[in-house]
Amino acid sequence: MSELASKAEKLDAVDELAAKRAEFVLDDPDTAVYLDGNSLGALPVAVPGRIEDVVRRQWGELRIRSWTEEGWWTAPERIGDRIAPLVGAAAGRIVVGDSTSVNLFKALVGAVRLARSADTGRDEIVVDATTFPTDGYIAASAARMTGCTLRPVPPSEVPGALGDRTAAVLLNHVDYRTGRLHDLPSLTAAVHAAGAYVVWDLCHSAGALPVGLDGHGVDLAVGCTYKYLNGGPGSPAYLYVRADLQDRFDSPLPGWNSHADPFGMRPDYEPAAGAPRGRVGTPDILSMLALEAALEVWDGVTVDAVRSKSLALTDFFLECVEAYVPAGRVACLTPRAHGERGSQVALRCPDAGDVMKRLIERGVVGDFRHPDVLRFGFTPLYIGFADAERAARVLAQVLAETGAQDGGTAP
Ligand SMILES: Cc1ncc(COP(=O)(O)O)c(C=O)c1O
Ligand SMILES: Nc1c(O)cccc1C(=O)C[C@H](N)C(=O)O
Repeated sequence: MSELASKAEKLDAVDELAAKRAEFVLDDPDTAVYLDGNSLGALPVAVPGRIEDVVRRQWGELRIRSWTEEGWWTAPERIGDRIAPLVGAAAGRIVVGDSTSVNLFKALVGAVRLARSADTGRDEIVVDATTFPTDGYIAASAARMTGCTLRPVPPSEVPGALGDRTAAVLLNHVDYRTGRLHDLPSLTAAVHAAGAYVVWDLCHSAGALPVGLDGHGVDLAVGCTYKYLNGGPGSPAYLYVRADLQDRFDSPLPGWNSHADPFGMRPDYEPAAGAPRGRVGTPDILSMLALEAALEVWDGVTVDAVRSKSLALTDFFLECVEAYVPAGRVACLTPRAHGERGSQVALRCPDAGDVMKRLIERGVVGDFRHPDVLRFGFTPLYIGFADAERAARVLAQVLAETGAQDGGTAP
């Protein structure tokens, strides 16, 4: 056994989260490693049985009664309360439903409306210039609809770009491509100092590291639940609105589910109080209740423990890559500093598409992002140190077989 393989064995032996792996459906660890939980989390074992019950009994037998008797109607807030501690929010701040893209729209237009209610001169939306595409597209549309101009700015330059015309700022907590963690506390404070409102996209941080929404005074936030929260393909996203902004939050999608009296079926709109104001239409119950079952894996787990293991895993993976892969063959895009790292490692190499294809054929599943990025996501609830060592070893084998040489420069 190599030195790194035996180090992995020792680290796995003292891993306090190791037992959690059994709560997921995964392949044989001797032949496969799943490092794509930052795109689609693995299936928790509790989910199929719950879905079976929801479909056969709740829908098949109770039918319409399940809206009340099985708590279907209140699922968006109830599941929001289950996610809340994972992102540092108190109960009553989060509602689950719709996609991340739709929630980005609600949050961003809502943020502009909040800013405008105090100062009509604010007519600029600042957006992370390196953002995941959907955020940029939605921000452009929100700007057109609200009569704002859109200003794409790299996150590190945001403080210098803010001014008395800034209405709202949309930022990613962790960059989907590089895995860079942005400084949520200081960027939130800078936006507030400029008198504007901030919306954070938590897709790549929720369930992987502490977020501290309430503690840092974040205005609005959105996130998906199919990555580190393991809710399943297309599972519903969530919307967070700070407690003292909830009664001023003016949703641009005021569907009947967000009405104060939805079953009054009234022609006039009166928004509900609290988190339900972020609802729109009928919740997608099957996906939502799959998510609720998936969240049970968090029972007894702290986000701090997940963060410690995540950093240890990504450190160890980088150590293995450095030991096994010839210098210069790949360049690491993910920052080394713990304070700037999410829960993935992104390696750049010119033939990344071909390399990832070969890795997947050998059971190491990460993903490829254009034009030249290999992404490896580390989900601490089900990935261990032996997985990290195996992935780096197979990566080195694949790279040895393929041609290109220069990975570029390190950050
Ligand atoms: C940062 C970020 N925002 C948004 C999304 C996706 O939004 P949606 O859930 O609407 O597809 C993703 C991933 O797909 C993402 O990585
Ligand atoms: N949401 C996805 C999907 O529906 C299909 C494939 C991938 C995804 C993703 O989540 C991509 C992911 N947000 C990324 O960081 O690239």
